[in-house]
Amino acid sequence: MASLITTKAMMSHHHVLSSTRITTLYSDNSINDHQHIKTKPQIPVRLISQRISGVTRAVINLPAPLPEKETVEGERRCHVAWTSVQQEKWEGELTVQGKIPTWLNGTYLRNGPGLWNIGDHDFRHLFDGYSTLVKLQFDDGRIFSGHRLLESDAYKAAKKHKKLCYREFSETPKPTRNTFKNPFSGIGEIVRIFSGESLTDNANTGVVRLGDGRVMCLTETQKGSILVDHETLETIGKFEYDDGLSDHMIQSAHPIVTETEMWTLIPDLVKPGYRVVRMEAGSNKREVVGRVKCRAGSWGPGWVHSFAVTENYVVIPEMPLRYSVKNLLRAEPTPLYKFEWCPADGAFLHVMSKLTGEVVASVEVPAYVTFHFINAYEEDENGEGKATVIIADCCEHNADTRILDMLRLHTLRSSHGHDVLPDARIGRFRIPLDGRKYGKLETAVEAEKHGRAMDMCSINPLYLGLKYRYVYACGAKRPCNFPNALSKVDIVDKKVKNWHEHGIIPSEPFFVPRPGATHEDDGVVISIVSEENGGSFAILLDGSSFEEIARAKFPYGLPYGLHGCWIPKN
Ligand SMILES: CC1=C(/C=C/C(C)=C/C=C/C(C)=C/C=C/C=C(C)/C=C/C=O)C(C)(C)CCC1
Ligand SMILES: [Fe+2]
Repeated sequence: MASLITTKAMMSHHHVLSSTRITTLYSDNSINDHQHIKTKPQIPVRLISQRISGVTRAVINLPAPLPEKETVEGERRCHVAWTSVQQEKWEGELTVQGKIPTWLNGTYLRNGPGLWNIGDHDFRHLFDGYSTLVKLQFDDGRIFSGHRLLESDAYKAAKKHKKLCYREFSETPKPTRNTFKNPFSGIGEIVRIFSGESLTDNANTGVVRLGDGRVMCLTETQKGSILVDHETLETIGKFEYDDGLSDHMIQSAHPIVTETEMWTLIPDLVKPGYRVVRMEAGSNKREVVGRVKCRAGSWGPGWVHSFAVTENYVVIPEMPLRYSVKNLLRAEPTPLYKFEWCPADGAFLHVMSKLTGEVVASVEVPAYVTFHFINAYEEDENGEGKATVIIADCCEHNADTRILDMLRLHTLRSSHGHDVLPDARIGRFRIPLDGRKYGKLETAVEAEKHGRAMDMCSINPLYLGLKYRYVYACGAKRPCNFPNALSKVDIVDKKVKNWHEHGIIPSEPFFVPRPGATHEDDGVVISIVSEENGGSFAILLDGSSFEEIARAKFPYGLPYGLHGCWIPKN
């Protein structure tokens, strides 16, 4: 270990990574075998070491690393949010400024793409990156933290062969020489796509704690359902579904999970529609509750990244942004990647009874683009004890698909500070349950109040499927090319509180309710923030005042991440 440590007089402190632990060497030559990071006034230390190609390289306290092969000047100084993690894993204690509430004991786990290059190949899109887990373990006012790359088959193969081996969101492995020679290889590739064989299991999108305590990382391929240990961040293995439903290789990336069950959607690319499935806590077997046939039958099903539930119903979106079999087969991405935009064929929402699987409403609505549903609930407008309408709220991109291409890494890296982020809002759907053909889509709160950005949302989980009031999400302080603020939106009084600091990129604000709370916003909001100067920190805001309670700086810069979950301490 000692031989790996590079010593330079002017270094403030150094970290060296081995395959099992990290050592920190301080300028006073004290060595810290982490569980504890010694806190000193921190010069943002950019970099620790790299063990990605199998060789540990100690690279210490250099300026921000240059993304390989990128030539645009702006990209060379790109924000740490869009810079690959420089080491496979790290663990240590963070120094807390402020006071962590004594009731906050448990682990916040965040998933997201954190490594966007393999060998000499740079990925194109934010969603292509290999899954990187970050934990914040709150223990009696202290925070023990760490990150680790998920050992998916896609990542392991890429590391071994130093090249992309599976189809990612926008990236396709280069054909081998044999493939060029073989006239039937095209057919073979179609089979490999439709059997799911060539698709990635890079579960980089979300992470959930199932009712039985197992912790699962997810993406939109079913094989990308992977169990992890939330303490060590080790990959346990594939979540093996035991139900014969895995032939349909795609799933929603956002199952809805409670202590007793999990709901999700399985799109059908062949006979366009969605299976609505439910899995009991403790089981690996999903049961099909019902099936919805797409209304625009001549196309692939609408893309379902997420969906919503109420107490009694599942709300199934059928967006005009549809899966395209043609684009799935292409090697080079189209501007809409695996999807196509078909507004002329209508936009729809379907409502299924959780109990019977019956589709009780199917309405046409104005065109929309959403990735994230916020919440939904039933409303009894006539006070007759029967729901007459369903309200479903989502982060809606004004039916504008440009957001997908905005999330290309080149754009994110080269347009920091430019006001190029397309507008978004909280879209509120009203779905009548009386057989009417049309639903409504309104703006819930004037979008200017949250800087016309709106995505990566959470609510108090105790209000899932119920009438609720507060949305926590990423908003913006313009000018920006990406949501750069945290916003608390009161959708009843239509007021917004924003939290922002210059140059930051915060990830999804995650709400944790205080045990025993009687107010919806009594709790804390956790986010991990990437800074313009190459650093990063965890921030805790009060759920009610939306004021900072505490922050804890990482000794290096973490990239942007997507979704998280909370695992209470036993
Ligand atoms: C790998 C394949 C696919 C993968 C799809 C994936 C990984 C989809 C991930 C979607 C995510 C992370 C959406 C997040 C949206 C966030 C937004 C809009 C934030 C905005 C900020 O303002 C398929 C495409 C399923 C095809 C097969 C192969
Ligand atoms: Fe998502």
